Amino acid sequence: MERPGRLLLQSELRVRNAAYDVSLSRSLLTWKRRAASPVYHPFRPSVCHSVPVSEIISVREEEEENGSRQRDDGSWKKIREREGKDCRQAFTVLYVERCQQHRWRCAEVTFTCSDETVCQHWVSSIREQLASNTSRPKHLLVYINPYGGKHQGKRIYEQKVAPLFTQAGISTSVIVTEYANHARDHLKMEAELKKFDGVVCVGGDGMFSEIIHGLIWRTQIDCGVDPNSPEEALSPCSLRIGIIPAGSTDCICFATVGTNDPVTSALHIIVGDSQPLDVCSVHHNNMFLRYSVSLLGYGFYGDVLSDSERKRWMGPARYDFSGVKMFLTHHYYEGTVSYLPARGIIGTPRDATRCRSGCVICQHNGQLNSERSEKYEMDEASDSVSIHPWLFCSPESSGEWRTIRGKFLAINAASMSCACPRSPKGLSPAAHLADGTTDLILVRKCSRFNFLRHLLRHTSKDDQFDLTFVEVHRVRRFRFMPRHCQSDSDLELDLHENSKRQIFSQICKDHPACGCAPAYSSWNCDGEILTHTAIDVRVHCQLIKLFARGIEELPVFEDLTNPCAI
Ligand SMILES: CCCCCCCCCCCCC/C=C/[C@@H](O)[C@H](CO)NC(=O)CCCCCCCCCCCCCCC
Ligand SMILES: Nc1ncnc2c1ncn2[C@@H]1O[C@H](COP(=O)(O)OP(=O)(O)OP(=O)(O)O)[C@@H](O)[C@H]1O
Ligand SMILES: [Ca+2]
Repeated sequence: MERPGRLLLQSELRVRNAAYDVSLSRSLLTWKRRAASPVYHPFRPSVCHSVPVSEIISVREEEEENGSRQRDDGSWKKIREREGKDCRQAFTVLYVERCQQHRWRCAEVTFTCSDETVCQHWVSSIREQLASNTSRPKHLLVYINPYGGKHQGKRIYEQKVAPLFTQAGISTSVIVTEYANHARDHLKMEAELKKFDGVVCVGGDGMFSEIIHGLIWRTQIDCGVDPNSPEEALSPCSLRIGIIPAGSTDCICFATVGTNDPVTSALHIIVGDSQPLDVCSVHHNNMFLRYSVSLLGYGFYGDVLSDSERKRWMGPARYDFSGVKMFLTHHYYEGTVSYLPARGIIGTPRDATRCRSGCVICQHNGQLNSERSEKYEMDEASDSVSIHPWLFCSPESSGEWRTIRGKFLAINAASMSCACPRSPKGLSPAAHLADGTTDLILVRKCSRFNFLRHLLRHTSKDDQFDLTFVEVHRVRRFRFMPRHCQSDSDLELDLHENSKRQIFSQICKDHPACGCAPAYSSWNCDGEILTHTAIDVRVHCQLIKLFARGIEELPVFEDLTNPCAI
């Protein structure tokens, strides 16, 4: 919490019939009960409160009429009897209150005073402070997917979010989508973006994906950048995006806010939070396919998604159904993964530290050198990987590409933790939201029992990477080539690397003609199925920004900078 700084206002006001010393600085609103007993009393309600001005939602004057007071919004409130007879003027401050599990709520406190001028002075001073905060949005473009998740998007927005936006003085232009990609195409071609301070999507990860595709595309066109080229440095989007969760997984909201709660998200939008986010571009043969911010998954997660799309009628439960089915099916896939390890970074995918609000690693775009990162790079270099000649073609290959061939149950790239209610720590718990890297997780062919051990560890404290058949690399770019797409010369290379006898017995055992394993899976790209399997993925550091602040660390000790604690 910030230090109070120079006081702008200080008065004696009343809260629920008790006298309080109330003060306002540029950073804090504080109210402290007067003449409180110096003796500590465990059951006495807290006598000192302090709210950062940045977390005040709004202030409203309570107007007195016939013994009752009328609110600015027209609703009536009987407060006269509750307050002292002399207290004729009142104003109410609405502010953010933290609840359990990273949830935010809108709390309010009503101050009364005998002098009308004092009251008005307080209201105008607080309003001035709020208006001077330029990071708060005033006009928002809202897209609602009425069919996401449990089909509650419209109701959630109208009942829980719109009233808060109105209270905070935010005007909105609302579009309820009529078909898939409506929001994307509207953003690409029609939306008058200059009129807005941000875009809000009400829906799940698929709806968010539509929004970023529209916004990133539009930004590149406006900036004269070719969005199709895999080598272009993309221009960052200036408009922030807010996510009101109303989907089935809500992983992007969960991993950036810590909860998938619509009111919490609305409050992060109102206070004007900003959280940059990495975006991966996915190409096939130099042709743009899609962007990804959370999970790119081939094998298990690709198959779960393909299977679950046919069961949309089941709602969010379709993922669990298809998850169990694909676990039992136990398909594995052959292919070549090559990657460009992230160099000169602090942080590894096996760190115990987590990307949290104000993350230092993300503030430096992941570009901090440390002994630890050097050590990790050395460990990486000693891994048993080969370097493939066709991969030395990129302008980024100042570091060297590494190649791994094998049989995989899953190939996952997590650009963020992918924390969600199914796995509160996520697919890659130490991944960063905005460090310019993605964590490439390779789960090699193993028994069902071992794969179950790996999956189960997503739901416990145990390390899901601490298994012989799982490896994880922090990378800036990677490519995947399924075996059936490899050129003849590549396949010949396989023959040289292994003894002929081994290879032929293997082909006979694994070939699709034998009916025991399909040749290829498909990629799950943030919940959408990609049309190609051979892909080239590149991370674009901090390409977009959200109305979020990252997951807040839960307070452990009393904050000594809090004026109430001094
Ligand atoms: C035994 C319990 C193990 C639980 C393991 C849970 C790990 C869950 C990890 C979830 C990671 C989600 C990543 C987010 C991806 C989003 O961009 C995307 C779009 O919304 N969602 C999905 O693709 C939706 C993907 C949904 C995946 C659900 C997978 C469910 C696996 C269930 C396996 C059960 C085995 C039971 C054996 C008896
Ligand atoms: N009006 C509409 N009619 C049909 N589909 C739509 C409409 N608007 C958006 N969509 C599409 O619906 C798909 C799913 O939406 P959404 O992401 O909101 O929910 P979900 O799939 O249940 O949740 P999650 O992506 O979190 O798993 C998106 O891919 C989006 O393109
Ligand atoms: Ca990242």
